[in-house]
Amino acid sequence: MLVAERYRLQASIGRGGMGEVWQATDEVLGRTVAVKLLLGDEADSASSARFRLEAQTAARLSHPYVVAVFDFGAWDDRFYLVMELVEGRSLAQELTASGTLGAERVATVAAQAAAGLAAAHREGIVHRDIKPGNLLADAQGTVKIGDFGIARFVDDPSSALTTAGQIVGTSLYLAPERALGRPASAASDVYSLGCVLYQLLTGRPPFQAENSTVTLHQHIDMAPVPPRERGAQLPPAFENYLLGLLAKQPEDRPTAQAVADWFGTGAWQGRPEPLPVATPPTPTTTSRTQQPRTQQSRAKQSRGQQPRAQASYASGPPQAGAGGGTGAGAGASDGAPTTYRLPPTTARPAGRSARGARTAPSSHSAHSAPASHSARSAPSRRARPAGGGGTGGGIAAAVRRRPRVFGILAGVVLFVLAVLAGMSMFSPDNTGTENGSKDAKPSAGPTDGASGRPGSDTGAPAAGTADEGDESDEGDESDEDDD
Ligand SMILES: Nc1ncnc2c1ncn2[C@@H]1O[C@H](COP(=O)(O)OP(=O)(O)OP(=O)(O)O)[C@@H](O)[C@H]1O
Repeated sequence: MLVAERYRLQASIGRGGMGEVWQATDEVLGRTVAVKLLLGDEADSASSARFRLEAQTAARLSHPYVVAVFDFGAWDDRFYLVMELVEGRSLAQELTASGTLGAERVATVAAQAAAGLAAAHREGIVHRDIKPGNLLADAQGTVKIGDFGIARFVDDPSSALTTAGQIVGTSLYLAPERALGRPASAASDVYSLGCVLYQLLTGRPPFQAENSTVTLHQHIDMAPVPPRERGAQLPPAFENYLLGLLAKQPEDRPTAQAVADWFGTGAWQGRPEPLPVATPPTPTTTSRTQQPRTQQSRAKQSRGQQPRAQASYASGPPQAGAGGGTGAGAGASDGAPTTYRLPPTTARPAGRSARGARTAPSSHSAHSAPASHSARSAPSRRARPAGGGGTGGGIAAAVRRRPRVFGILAGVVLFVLAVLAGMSMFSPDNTGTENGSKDAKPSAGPTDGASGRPGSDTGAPAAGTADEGDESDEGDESDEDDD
């Protein structure tokens, strides 16, 4: 059969709800193409014009993940669409063959299909009928989206196609807003893609009831069962993201481009982000307390929040700083963590917070100086006795312990020394020595005088006589001193 005097139909590829697809040869250009003959019995001028419009829209799309549209028209009261022939099979056929697909393959499908959708959405084109049968995989496994523009045409009751009036495709992939009768949007395509991915992973779409009405209700108000609870083997990150595509509210779903990026960059594997490079352990607590602050500051810096973030952080963890000695120790070394101790009033408004952060160390120094000092001086106090160890050190320590007692003793010693000095200077013996032996006889006792010891010259009586005139008392005092 020669369609439109140009496309020779050679073999039927398959038949769907909208028509029959043939492998054909474009005899003008001499290439193999796919020709889709749409079902319909009244290709009147009005519907023909609308079909042309949709086909033109689809033809505008040129993207590696979108089936290219070459031509369209009406022939023998039927619409036809000429497209790029994808030599492979649809994902519907892949599913029939293998039941489910692995996570990696599904992630590839997601990235490519979403990229194709994003290209269409940028052109303002909504597919409206994303389903496994419309995702074609070529010999290399590359996914291409087919039937762009067709769904909208077929979905229009006035297009006079025999399938018009029915829901295009099935209810299995229909977004909630569409089930509620609202117009299709780019987000509706994303939802449908989510349903397809879910089915590829689990072998069944998220909602599949005994009839399409119940299925539509499930789309509207039932949460999907997480794929892993249905036996799908996939990383949790993949599952979480996929459930995001199935959000009930269109605005809660990611865009097609975001989906393409997320899967394209391998985020679906859920690998943890690389940890910060480990820093070597430091001898003091300073680095430990300062490091998180530095990292946080950097992160917030990159978000352009540096000033306010620093201020709020500075006043944020005062409890941590006040709780232990680590804060004080840290402050002693570089002052950075001192911000922990700043009172709330030191957290300055955004415009001044940087300054506040800079002044923090000095504030801290003032606050922490006593603590730091005690920390340093405590060991030195202990070191003195340990290192000194001598008698002098012991006396000094004793003096520090009993200053009043030692003050009195020192006074007594000085007094006695003064008395002794006076006695030696004014004693009769000395006078006799100087003036003659005659004066010496009546005073000193014969024994002491005979001994000639300086100690006996102390001769308290002499002194006593000179000062007090009470000999016995002086004698007593002299004895006490000797004791
Ligand atoms: N451009 C193409 N190249 C190769 N095969 C195609 C092409 N377009 C469609 N097919 C295949 O033709 C068959 C029929 O496709 P068709 O689009 O008519 O049906 P469907 O998408 O499965 O269902 P429906 O028409 O109800 O959406 C499918 O097996 C599909 O893979």
